[in-house]
Amino acid sequence: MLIIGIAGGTGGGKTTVVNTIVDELKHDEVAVISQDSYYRDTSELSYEERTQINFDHPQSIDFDLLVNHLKALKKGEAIDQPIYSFKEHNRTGETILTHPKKVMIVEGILILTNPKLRKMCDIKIYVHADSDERLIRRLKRDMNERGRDLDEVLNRYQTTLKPMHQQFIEPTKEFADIIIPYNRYNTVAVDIVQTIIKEKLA
Ligand SMILES: Nc1ncnc2c1ncn2[C@@H]1O[C@H](COP(=O)(O)OP(=O)(O)O)[C@@H](O)[C@H]1O
Ligand SMILES: O=c1ccn([C@@H]2O[C@H](COP(=O)(O)O)[C@@H](O)[C@H]2O)c(=O)[nH]1
Repeated sequence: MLIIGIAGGTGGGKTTVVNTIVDELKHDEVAVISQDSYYRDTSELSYEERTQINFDHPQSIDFDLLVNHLKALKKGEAIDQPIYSFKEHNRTGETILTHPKKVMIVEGILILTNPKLRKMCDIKIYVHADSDERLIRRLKRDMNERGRDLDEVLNRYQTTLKPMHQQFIEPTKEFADIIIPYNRYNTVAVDIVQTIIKEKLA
């Protein structure tokens, strides 16, 4: 099994890069584990209380469960990946059965902050885009797809997103084997990653 970790700031283009890689591989060769699925269950809190959580801090993620799930997949076992709702800021209570595949992609803003997870990744990738570009993309996406308004996104950006990015996410660039500049759609870099994966699979 080849484990590929893809990190980078919110709005950087991780999901877009992952989708492009997955599209090129056969369905039975690849599966994706999203860090978002491993936000801690906070059902004991009200919706209002959940909106106050700092979702850009490493402690918001249940890394123990994520690492255990990856270990199980490596042993050939299927896992129940939790499903997360950004609209509710919580797990839905449902899971998706995820089978081990030759290529497992783990993607999320904080995945390279965790030493155990870093150790498990065969290839570590950081998708980089400038912060103004990321903020614009995040604004559009969160308003169109995640039920947020302008004030919510900008307030979260100033209070948690930007400081957490500077403190925890950006520094993980140094752990990356490959840094993909993604201010524009970088098909050349993604092609190179696809070639590396195909060579490893051959
Ligand atoms: N290079 C790009 N140029 C313009 N828009 C992009 C680019 N990459 C991604 N996007 C858009 O920006 C938004 C955030 O991208 P996404 O891949 O979800 O980022 P991430 O997973 O890193 O948060 C999405 O709506 C996506 O379609
Ligand atoms: O309940 C939640 C959980 C997370 N977020 C924000 O999502 C991004 C991470 O997702 P990307 O797809 O990588 O952008 C993170 O910056 C959190 O602030 C949220 O808004 N609500």
